[in-house]
Amino acid sequence: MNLHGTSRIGDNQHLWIGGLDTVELAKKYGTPLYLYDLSLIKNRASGFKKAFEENGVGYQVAYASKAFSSIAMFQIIEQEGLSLDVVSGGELYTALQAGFPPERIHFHGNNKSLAELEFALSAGVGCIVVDNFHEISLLKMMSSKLNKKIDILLRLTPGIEAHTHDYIITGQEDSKFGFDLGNGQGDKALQEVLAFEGFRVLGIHCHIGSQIFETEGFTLAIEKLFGHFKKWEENYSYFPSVVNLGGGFGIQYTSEDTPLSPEQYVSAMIEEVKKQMIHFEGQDLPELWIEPGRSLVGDAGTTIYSIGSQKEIEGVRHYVSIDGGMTDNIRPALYQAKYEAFVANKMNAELTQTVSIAGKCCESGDMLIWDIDLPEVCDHDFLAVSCTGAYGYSMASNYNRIQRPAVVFVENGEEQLVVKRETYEDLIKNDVPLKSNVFV
Ligand SMILES: Cc1ncc(COP(=O)(O)O)c(C=O)c1O
Ligand SMILES: N[C@@H](CCCC[NH3+])C(=O)O
Repeated sequence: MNLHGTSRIGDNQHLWIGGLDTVELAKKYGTPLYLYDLSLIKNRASGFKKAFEENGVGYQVAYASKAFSSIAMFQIIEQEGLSLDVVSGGELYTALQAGFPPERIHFHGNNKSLAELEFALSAGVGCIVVDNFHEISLLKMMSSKLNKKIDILLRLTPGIEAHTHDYIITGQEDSKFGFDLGNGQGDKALQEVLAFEGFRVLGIHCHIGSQIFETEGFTLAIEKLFGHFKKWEENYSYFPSVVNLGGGFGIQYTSEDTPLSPEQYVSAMIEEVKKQMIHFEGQDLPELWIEPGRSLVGDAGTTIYSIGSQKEIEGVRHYVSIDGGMTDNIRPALYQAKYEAFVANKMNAELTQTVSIAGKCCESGDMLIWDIDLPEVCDHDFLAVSCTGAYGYSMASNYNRIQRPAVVFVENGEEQLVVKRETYEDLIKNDVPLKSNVFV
């Protein structure tokens, strides 16, 4: 049994998180319920920051808010002194509503609309991470119109792709994101942005993948990037003052996963950058930025469900259904993602059966966990699925008109509801009934 952060088994055999009984929280707020262990998030945040500070390197740690965004979440990120990566007008709007300082917001996206770019610039975001030539044209137009210099990073695809445990070095990167270095797009983009006086080209961005357990992919990417910077220095007298190496640091969903600590990932990156800098005499070490999403919130999240119906097919499978599923966690259906789960009110009970956890959607693929050992369960029990904090709530849907769950933050025996459970009224609030005499 892997217990993360402040998760503990209480004297009453219940799962406790943040000093609170998760069974009591489930009864109070209803299920499915997302719980976030704030101390774990804060520990990770300071782990990332510490590694930069101990090495005396200028940095920004930007939370990749796609992992889980809400006003309260952004307030925590602000308090922790992190920056924020947003990829849409909606994420930006939420951040601004949370009072997040716009100058610490980085605006991403492979198809930012004109309206989104206008919104970002009028809000005064720290920088735009430019993804493609279309966006360069839009930004040029806007810089001229507003008579304003725009701070940008160029998103590059270095031709290294991480597949969790191994790295593929691809010739020409087949990706919808960024400017490819291998086929000359990166050089062309740099020339174009340097030639336009309305841009301040702060540096570059690259993101090689997600749920990465080793440092090799990052160091390979750094080696490739800095190899290219040598060409840029010689050909265009340009050297970046910011190198953003993206996110992707892994977490332990199950015992098969073996992530490193924030310090280990960051130290390896810094070491490689310093190694590369010997080729750049007279240049200052660039600021290093990273964008962790999953590793800040993933294992801090636990979803509590109520157990409902069961179906036993002799010699085939025993299904245990819960009151949520793919609508609050699409990852098992989408990526065959694996999770661990416990019966939150029977934490020390003997595991006597192998069951599969089914969601409540009208969809055979709505299975949360295949083949997990559990004690005997009944419809008064609560299932706790751990490590659901990243890309769970943020990818939730209303399929089958199921309401999205509530989210509660816990820490040191205190709790706060930070996202209300949706109501039936919420589900129809954008519906417009037919006018009379139309479509008849
Ligand atoms: C550009 C960018 N930055 C950061 C992240 C965050 O990744 P992760 O949640 O794996 O840390 C992602 C998602 O993969 C991304 O696309
Ligand atoms: N949503 C994905 C990761 C994609 C991250 C964004 N580039 C997941 O749940 O693992």
